[in-house]
This record gives sequence, C-alpha cells and structure tokens, in this order.
Amino acid sequence: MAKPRTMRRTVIFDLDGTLVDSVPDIHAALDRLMAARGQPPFARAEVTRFIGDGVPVLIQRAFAARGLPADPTALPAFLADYEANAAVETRPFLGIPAALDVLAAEGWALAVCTNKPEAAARQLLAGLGLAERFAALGGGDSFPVRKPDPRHVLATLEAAGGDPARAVMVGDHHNDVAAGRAAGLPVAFCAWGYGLPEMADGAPVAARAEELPALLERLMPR
Ligand SMILES: O=C(O)COP(=O)(O)O
Ligand SMILES: [Mg+2]
Repeated sequence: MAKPRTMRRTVIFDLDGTLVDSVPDIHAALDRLMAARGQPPFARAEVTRFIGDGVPVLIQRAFAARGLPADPTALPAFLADYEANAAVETRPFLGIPAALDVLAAEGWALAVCTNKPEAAARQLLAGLGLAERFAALGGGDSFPVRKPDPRHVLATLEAAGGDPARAVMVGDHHNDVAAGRAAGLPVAFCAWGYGLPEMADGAPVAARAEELPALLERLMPR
C-alpha cells in the first residue's frame, strides 16, 4: 500500500526588512510626498521606524512627525509613486537569493506575507526577478486582516497550499512574531531587518541569511 504523502513544509516570509532592503525606495517616495507639501526630507532612521504596520500607518506616522493633519489624498499619491518606483534601489538582503535556493532545493515551499499593499509587493518581487519563487503572496490589503492578526498568515499559507502543522514564519518585526505564534507556527527572527532586537521576544534569531536553512530545519525537521 502506498504511504500517505507527507505535505511539503512551507516557509512564510515577511518582505520588507526580511527578504528585501526596501527602505531606500520607501524613503524616496515619502520624501517626494512631503516635498509636494512643502516639508523637509526625513532621516533614514526615522523612515525605518515608520515601517512595519503597512503603508496607511507609515503615512500617518510621517504626517504626525511633521505635525500635519491627516490628508486622504496622501495614501493614493504615495502608492502611485511607490508602485512605479519600488525596485529602483531596493535589493534582496545579502545572501537571500542563495538561501531561497537552498530552501527550495531542500523541498520547502516559499510564500510571502507582508503588510505592504499587494500590488506594490508584486511589482517589487517582479522587478527583482524573485516573483516566481513564491507559491503565494498575501499583502496588507489582500484579506480583511493583516499582521499581527494570525489569519493573515493562515490565509497566505492556505493560498500557498501549505499545512499549518508543517510551516514556519520568518520576519523582522514584532508583528511577524506575534502573527506567526498566534497562528501556531514556529517563528524565526531576522537580525538584519528594521525591527528592534527585543522584538524577537525569545524567538531564535538568524544573524545572516545563510543561517536560515539550518535554523528552519531545526524548527521544522523533515
Ligand atoms: O509595509 C510595511 O509597513 C511592512 O511590510 P512587511 O510586513 O513586509 O515588513
Ligand atoms: Mg518586515
């Protein structure tokens, strides 16, 4: 009798700060948005701190930092600019393409769960030649909920054809740790990203992308 097939293991990756260093293009688009309102540019460290909760919150934080009232035209203006310019300076972090190759060769399915709007995330992955590697992409506006809500992770996993009992979450922000854990997944934290070290909250930390395959193997043995 044929043995029942064991479902493939799936890695759910966060995008910004985990797979790609996207802050240069986010920073540039945000400064153009602010310049159109007569505002001075931001420092890179400020923009890095604004990232993690999706674009609407990024813009709220930027406007609050400049003491500006909310402006409903800002979000569509930012998105139109950013979607067209998401892959100008943005690149995968050092070692990420090679780590994805190793994971794929080891039989992992790969998926992306990001709070970045889906259209911008797809533009970016396509612009970097990474899109075909992923079985599914769940953006910040793909479902009624987003990270830290675990349903964002679970819906992305379902779209990838994955099994929640055979999946791990990798991210750089407390939203990733919280969403992955609440979804019942083991979590790994990326030290190279935009989150503060304490956001790992006890999750195992990868210091470099090349450490990911062995770390994920430990979290979810074959
Ligand atoms: O868009 C954001 O604020 C964060 O995106 P991420 O979930 O890919 O880190
Ligand atoms: Mg992130």
